[in-house]
Amino acid sequence: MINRYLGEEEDSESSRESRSRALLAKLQEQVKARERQSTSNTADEDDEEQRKRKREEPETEGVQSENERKTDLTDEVASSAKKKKKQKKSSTENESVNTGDKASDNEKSVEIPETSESVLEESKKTEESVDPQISQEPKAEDGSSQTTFHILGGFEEKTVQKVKRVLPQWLAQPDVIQRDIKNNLIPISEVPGICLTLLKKLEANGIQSFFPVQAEVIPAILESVSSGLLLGPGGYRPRDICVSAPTGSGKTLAFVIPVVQVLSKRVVCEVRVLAVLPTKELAQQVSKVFSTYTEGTSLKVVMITGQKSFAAEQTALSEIRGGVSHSLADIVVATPGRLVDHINKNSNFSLQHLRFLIIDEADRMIDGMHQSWLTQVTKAVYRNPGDTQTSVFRRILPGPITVASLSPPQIPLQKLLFSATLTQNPEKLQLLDLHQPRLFSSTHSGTETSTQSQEAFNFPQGLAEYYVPCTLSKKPLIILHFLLRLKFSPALCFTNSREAAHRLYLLVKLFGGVEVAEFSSKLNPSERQKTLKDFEQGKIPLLISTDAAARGIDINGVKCVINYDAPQYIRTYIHRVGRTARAGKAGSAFTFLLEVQEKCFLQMVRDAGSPGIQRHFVKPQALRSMETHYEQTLAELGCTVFFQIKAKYT
Ligand SMILES: Nc1ncnc2c1ncn2[C@@H]1O[C@H](COP(=O)(O)OP(=O)(O)OP(=O)(O)O)[C@@H](O)[C@H]1O
Repeated sequence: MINRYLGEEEDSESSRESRSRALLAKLQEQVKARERQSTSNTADEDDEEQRKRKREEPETEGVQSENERKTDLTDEVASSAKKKKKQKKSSTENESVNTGDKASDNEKSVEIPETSESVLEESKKTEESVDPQISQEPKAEDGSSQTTFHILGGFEEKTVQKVKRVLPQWLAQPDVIQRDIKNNLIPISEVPGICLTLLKKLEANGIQSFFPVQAEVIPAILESVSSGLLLGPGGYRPRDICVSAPTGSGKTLAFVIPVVQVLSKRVVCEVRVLAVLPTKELAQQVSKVFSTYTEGTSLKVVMITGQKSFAAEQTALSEIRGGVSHSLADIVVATPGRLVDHINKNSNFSLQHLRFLIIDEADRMIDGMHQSWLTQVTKAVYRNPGDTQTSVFRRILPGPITVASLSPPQIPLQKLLFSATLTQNPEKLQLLDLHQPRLFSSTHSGTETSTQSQEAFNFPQGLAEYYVPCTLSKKPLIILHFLLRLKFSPALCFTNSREAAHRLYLLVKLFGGVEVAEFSSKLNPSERQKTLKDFEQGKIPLLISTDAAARGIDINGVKCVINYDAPQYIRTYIHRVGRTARAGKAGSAFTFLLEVQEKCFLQMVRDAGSPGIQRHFVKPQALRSMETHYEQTLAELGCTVFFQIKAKYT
């Protein structure tokens, strides 16, 4: 029932009452008028009207508009109502003979809803027999609406069909990358297009064969620059490239090798490659790989991550010669924040010659798009200072391809995206404004997984996944059991917060018997670097970390990953466990689960396409011998924390 809007009067009790009375009086007046009218109408007039209508009907048949049909139906409803009313009237007349013709106003007002209901019922029947879409509102003979209420509902409950996910073709049918690294190694000399100098460098760095992702992606990037740096194939803009391959599958070399090969032919030093990464550690790692393969050439790699002062980075990026700024960098490796700072505050930092924009850990970078770093980069790339407006190779922000949009050839900007958990959400990918993207993926989502609500990813082939059922109080003991008894080291242990990492670090340190370090944003960049180095060199068998070390960090020889706190998101899980079983090697990942976490967590991992996570139960007897010492350590820890807090605040 929809209440009528009756103006903006005050909604007091008295005003509502007076409105009801006014409405009642109006309705009574209408009833009287209708009664008068119906008695004055003779039966002959009705017949005449019906005959007229019959004469008109054949003319309009077949060309009736929907409105006309509605009118006809309304007339039918009205006439049937009229007939009913006549019957009613005659019965009322009969009654009035018995009771005397002195029916009170109240009695008459009772008749109104009866009449309206019967009319509505009649109208409903009529509606059922015709198109249900034509909604009727019974009308009085004077054309005014008899009722202002619409009856809603009456729909039958239907089971809703599950919506099938439909992906754009480029996402649904990617170029497939083999997941099994060991059995799909391709000798480096068999991959076409790589120059002799680079082949020698690869060999010198112990690379004899390419991993599947490298064997697929390197030729694809080289092909897109087959016409040189300044033009795409056939003079057109080259396709952007997206790569989704498991952790540790060698994605870094897949972009470093072709980019270095292409730049080796450049004459003037300009920023032509920009690699953007989410953290300083990752930027440093990628910068190191670029430096390895540009060594001995004139190519310059500069890192801008905030590790050095802004002025020092400015000096590394450009110099003024003869009053003109000259770039000192060919390849810039940056974190988004510092990059935006240089675009806005460093007038000598130019991206006008940028050819490749590499976005590593792309899904994470999309999530960080609120920083609008990509918009700033795009603006900087297509910023045309006055003097280059006339240049043949001036850059214009590309729009849709039409005949009118044919423009002079210009340096194309090609985006290269890499991630182990690249999103398949087209809405998110749209933020990157990709040009005819080409996807290389080891997850073929176009088939069996396409209807799943959760995205599926690929896990490294050599990874063995386990979950360890435990209670909150036994978690630290199990870590100690793993390290001291089972000799699971080097082990990288993840907690969900800085505080948890610090607490566990203190506890293990106090317990003794194992060298331990912590890694989190609490440490400054140089401390973090040293910690990672010590861990990699085997000086520290247990590193307790927050998610700061979960993504991209390539630490050689991590045998075991321990999720001390279960990760909340599947992407976090995939990146954490991906710190082991890298480059085709074997590794194990253990996730500690409280009873309440088990069901949801195991479901999440299975849905993500995990080949299988096994139960690893630690028997209480196995921990018993450590319990007394553990209790003492806990008491000691209480004192240590107390003195630490006291020292901090005094
Ligand atoms: N062709 C190769 N032969 C031998 N080792 C390789 C080869 N390619 C890469 N590697 C090594 O494999 C390890 C993992 O490579 P990389 O860091 O590029 O993986 P990734 O796919 O980027 O991983 P993540 O997704 O975790 O960032 C590195 O230590 C690297 O040196």
